[in-house]
Amino acid sequence: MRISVIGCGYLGAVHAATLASMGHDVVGIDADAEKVGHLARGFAPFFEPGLEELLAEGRATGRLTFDTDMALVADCDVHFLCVGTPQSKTSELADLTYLQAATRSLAAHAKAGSVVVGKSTVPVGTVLRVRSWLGGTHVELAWNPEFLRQGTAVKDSLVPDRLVYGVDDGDAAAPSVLRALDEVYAPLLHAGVPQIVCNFATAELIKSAANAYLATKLSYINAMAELCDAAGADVTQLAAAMGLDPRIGQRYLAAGLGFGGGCLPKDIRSFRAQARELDVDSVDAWMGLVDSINVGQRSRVASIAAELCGGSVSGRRIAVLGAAFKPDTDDIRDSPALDVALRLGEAGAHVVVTDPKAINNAWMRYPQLQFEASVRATCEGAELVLLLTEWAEYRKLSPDDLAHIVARPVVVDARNVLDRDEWRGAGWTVRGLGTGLQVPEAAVSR
Ligand SMILES: NC(=O)C1=CN([C@@H]2O[C@H](COP(=O)(O)OP(=O)(O)OC[C@H]3O[C@@H](n4cnc5c(N)ncnc54)[C@H](O)[C@@H]3O)[C@@H](O)[C@H]2O)C=CC1
Ligand SMILES: O=C(O)[C@H]1O[C@H](OP(=O)(O)OP(=O)(O)OC[C@H]2O[C@@H](n3ccc(=O)[nH]c3=O)[C@H](O)[C@@H]2O)[C@H](O)[C@@H](O)[C@@H]1O
Repeated sequence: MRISVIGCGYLGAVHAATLASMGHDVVGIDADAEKVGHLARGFAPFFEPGLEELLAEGRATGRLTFDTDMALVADCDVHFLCVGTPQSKTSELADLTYLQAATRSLAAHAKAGSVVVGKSTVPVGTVLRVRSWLGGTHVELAWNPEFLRQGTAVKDSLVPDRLVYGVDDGDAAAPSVLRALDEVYAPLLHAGVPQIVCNFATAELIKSAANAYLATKLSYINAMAELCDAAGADVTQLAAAMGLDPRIGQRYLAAGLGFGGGCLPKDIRSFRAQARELDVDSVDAWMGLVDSINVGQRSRVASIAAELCGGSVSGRRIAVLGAAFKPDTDDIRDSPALDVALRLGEAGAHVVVTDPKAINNAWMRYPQLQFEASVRATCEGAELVLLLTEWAEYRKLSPDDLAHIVARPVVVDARNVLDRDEWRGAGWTVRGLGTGLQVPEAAVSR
């Protein structure tokens, strides 16, 4: 099939590359000429494991091209809308202006009978607005939300947990829309990936509800972490034991600094705003609590840092390990790690940050912070080390080696991933989140 993908960011570039790997002819369209330039030369404009290999393969077979010119979608049978829907700058609502502009521009070129498929995450009711933006164009419409995670986006796209097709059940064209989507995803359906066919509103809500549930699980375990700290219990053991019940499950129960990124935070706020518009107070209140617990984790870590510095971080050298919002990505959108680093910097600390992949993005956005490429340079002379993003290399650090570099061997393991006994054995004071550990008075710097 000939397919276009409009918007080639973290979602669209991966979607385009995986569709080409399934044998389709794909043209990726993006408004950002620099990004398109990278992609067209076979380079990923951001770090995503496995993406560059797929881009190279698509380039070699000639099945994958990228351009800024929307006119190139004219002969495509299916168009995927993958542009951003960030949080509005003035409210909790999703900003749909990119989606509107992309849809209008697509409408001017899409051929009659082609199928426009939305993938961006949108508030319920948006599909009807997209239809109006398409104007009188004789195209069909479907909504096919995406559930991939950054860091494992290629695998998640090639082996998804499910495919959701939102279609207009009252429309006579629905069967042909479903046939088109089945053809796009034929290899996945053949491999047994479950498929859910539903109406537009359900498809939109499935996506929002899934992200809201993940966020709920994370804020729940972080609230338990606070309780564990207050009661002298250990949240990692609590989560492991809870997760052995298959009705609960182990995943998304890692307590710590909480969630960030370009999706969960803005999606729960948008969900909240939708609930308010629809007069569903329970969801409004629920999402508000999930959000405030999550943001509260960031101030908790900043307070713990101050506590370990004797009440104030002012003038203290603090090493921060991690800038990306999670490991295996260079994405710093709403990064909990950078949020904490900025809070400490604003409180007068001399903050030095490192990250295996995200330093460039972070430095361009926050030039007021100091960045170093190596853990060694970051930790040299530090009075406090904060592990804020749990990259594999940070989990494997040698506490013995690091103890010789820092000024004071005190670490806040805000992701609860270090081997506490090993670090304590090497002379470190280790403070986790919800690990119930009391910090010895002697470790507090006055
Ligand atoms: N990043 C992720 O892991 C996932 C994202 N999503 C959803 O997918 C959507 C996109 O997210 P990301 O890829 O992360 O955002 P992004 O910001 O990385 O990418 C969006 C891209 O759209 C382009 N764009 C904006 N306006 C355009 C226009 N008029 N014409 C052509 N291109 C245009 C931008 O230049 C940018 O490259 C959002 O709704 C997000 O919630 C859904 C599942 C996973
Ligand atoms: O809509 C989206 O864009 C995507 O949002 C999330 O994916 P993503 O943001 O890439 O990352 P996650 O792996 O879900 O992690 C989100 C945040 O939660 C944190 N997290 C995750 C798991 C955990 O146990 N504890 C925890 O604090 C991570 O550090 C990270 O900051 C969802 O997992 C995807 O299914 C969804 O498609």
